Amino acid sequence: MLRRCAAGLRLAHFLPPAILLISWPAAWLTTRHHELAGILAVLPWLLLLLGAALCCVFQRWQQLLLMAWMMVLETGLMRDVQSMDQPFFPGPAVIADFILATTLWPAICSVFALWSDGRRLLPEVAARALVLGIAILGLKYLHDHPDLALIRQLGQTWWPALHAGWMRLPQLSYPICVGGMILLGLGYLLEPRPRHAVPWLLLPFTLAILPHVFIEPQLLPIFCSLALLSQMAALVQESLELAFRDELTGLPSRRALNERLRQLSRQYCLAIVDIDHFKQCNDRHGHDVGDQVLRMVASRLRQGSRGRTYRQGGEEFVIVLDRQAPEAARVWLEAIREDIADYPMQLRDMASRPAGKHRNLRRPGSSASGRRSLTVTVSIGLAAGHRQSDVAEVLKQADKALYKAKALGRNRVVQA
Ligand SMILES: Nc1nc2c(ncn2[C@@H]2O[C@H](COP(=O)(O)OP(=O)(O)OP(=O)(O)O)[C@@H](O)[C@H]2O)c(=O)[nH]1
Repeated sequence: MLRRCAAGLRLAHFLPPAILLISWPAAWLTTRHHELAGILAVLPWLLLLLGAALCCVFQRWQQLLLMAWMMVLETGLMRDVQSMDQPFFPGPAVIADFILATTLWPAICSVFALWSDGRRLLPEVAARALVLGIAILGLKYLHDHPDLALIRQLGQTWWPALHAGWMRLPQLSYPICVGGMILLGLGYLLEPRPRHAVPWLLLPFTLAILPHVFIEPQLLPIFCSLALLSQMAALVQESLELAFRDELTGLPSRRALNERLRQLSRQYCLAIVDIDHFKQCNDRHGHDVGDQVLRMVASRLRQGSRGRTYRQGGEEFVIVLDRQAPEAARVWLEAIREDIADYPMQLRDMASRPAGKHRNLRRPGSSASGRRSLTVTVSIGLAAGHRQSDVAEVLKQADKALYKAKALGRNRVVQA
């Protein structure tokens, strides 16, 4: 389980938002030029419009509401900061806004990011909009009628021993932020998607930036703009992954393979890997077990990879070995074939479990561990090429070699 989670963890999900968020000092320096400073007032709104358009195109309502939530906070705090006569003497309304913003921000940010999309669109959007509406109305009410007792409660230092000097926000913000990061981290490990990675990075960055906004108000629109851009980057990245990544195995899909094949030029090898008797496996053990087998083979191919593995479709994978001689490729493919054949795959005993919503319960009499093991073999066809123009022909040769491997009894590598 842990290994599967670690395999799902991808630097590419964290890199774009990390670069964007880290670049805030550079963006802040540019606002020192008066001509550019004016742009800041409208930039977050323009980005929100662009983000909203992208969310509508990709039908990502929860990201849209998350962006709206960022904008609400930015607008509210900016209004507060601009309404103050002196930066160091905020009134009770401003203090109420700030304390609520710093505690509610990480909480709502985590809830929205983890609230997975359901099938019924309208109730889903309505429920999220309701949560957001209640938060906004609560903020507005407390801004208009600051409740000093509540402000004191939320803003007090509950655990003085744990309050370090660098903590400039109300103490409650920190455990909420850490809790949100833990939940988002778990959410990411269970379902590695950029939309979990972005808020995970946003939370600590926001907490680091917020204490400085009363002295440097421009930080608010800058940070909000960068946060909106990170959300948009995640949106585009997720859509690209949908198009270029196979959801079941996590491997790049056939579309990505076609792109890669167009870039091959010098010496290369193409190997087609096909699971043996996969139809029988599906018929005997069920489609769920078939999917488990596909994921296991994909993970063995990826882990032992000297090249890049793609899921071509069904139970077929293609490995692109760029700049590799066929002799070396063959040795490595033999090793991977043996590795798969020797792998004792543990199956959850689906057959001994009740169907429907009780499928996670064990039937009386089934084994305590509820596990069986299964061995899987693959056949591999290998072909080598030297020119881009040969790619289609090399792929055809690899396919022929694969059929030969099947005809010779399967569980073997045949070179064209
Ligand atoms: N579980 C599962 N099965 C799939 C998936 N995609 C394709 N299949 C099944 O894969 C099987 C492919 O079987 P065949 O192409 O007949 O070949 P085979 O049984 O593997 O036999 P040989 O290739 O001759 O060893 C079909 O039964 C498909 O339904 C998938 O994503 N999940």
